Amino acid sequence: MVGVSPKIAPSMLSSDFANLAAEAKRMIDLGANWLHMDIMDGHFVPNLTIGAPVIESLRKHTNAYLDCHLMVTNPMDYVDQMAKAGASGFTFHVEVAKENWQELVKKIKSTGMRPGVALKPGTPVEQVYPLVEGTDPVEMVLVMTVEPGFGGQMFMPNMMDKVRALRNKYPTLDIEVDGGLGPSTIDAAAAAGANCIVAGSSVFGAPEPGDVISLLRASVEKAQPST
Ligand SMILES: O=C(CO)[C@@H](O)[C@H](O)COP(=O)(O)O
Ligand SMILES: [Fe+2]
Repeated sequence: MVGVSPKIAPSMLSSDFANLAAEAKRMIDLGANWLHMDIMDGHFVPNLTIGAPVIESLRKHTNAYLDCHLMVTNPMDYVDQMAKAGASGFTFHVEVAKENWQELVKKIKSTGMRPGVALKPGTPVEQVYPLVEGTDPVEMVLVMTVEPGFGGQMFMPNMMDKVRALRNKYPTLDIEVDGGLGPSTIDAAAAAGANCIVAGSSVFGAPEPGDVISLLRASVEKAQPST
C-alpha cells in the first residue's frame, strides 16, 4: 500500500478536559501521531463538546497535528475560526455538505488546513466518491464506526465493507476509522485497509495507554506491511 502510513489519533473527548494540555502532551509522548478533536454543536449530534476557543488554547501548548472532526450542521461557519485557532485537519460530514462541498473544500484548503470528509453509519459510501475524485479532492475519508455524538460506544464491524471499498478504489488515500476502536477491534479495521485510527476510551481507559497506542500501530503495520 504505497503512500499511506499509520496515524494513531487518541480522541481527546475521553481525556480530562480540565488538564487538556497535559493530556495532549502525554499522548504525544506515548507515541500518538495526531490528536483527534471532536467538535460538536448540539444540533448535528445530541451533545456539545468543544469549539475554536479550546483549540486555540491547546495550540499554545502543542505543535501536534490537531485532527478536527466537525460534527456540526453548518461546517462552513467554522472554517475561518478553526483555521485561526490552529486546527490542522478539518473533517466535515458529507450529510450536511451535499450542496456546497466543492466550495467548502476550496475554502478549507485556502486556509492551509487539510480537508477530510466523514460519513455516518447509515450513509452509503458512494456518497463520498465525488469528493475524493473532484478537482479539489478531500485528503481523508473518516468512516464512522459508531453513531456520532459520544465516546465509549460499540464498534460496528459491518462498516468495514465501506473501508474495504474505499481502500480498493483509492490505494493511497488516508482512511480513518472512528468509534469503538481498541485492541479487540483494530485487526478488523486494519485488515479492511484503515490507516488512521481514532481511539478514545480504549486509550484513556487503559492502565498503560502507551501499550494500546503501540498495539494499534502494530496492527496497521502488520496488515499493510508496505506502508
Ligand atoms: O467522533 C467520535 C464520537 O462521535 C469519536 O471520535 C469518539 O470520541 C471515539 O471514542 P471511542 O469510541 O474511541 O471511545
Ligand atoms: Fe471523532
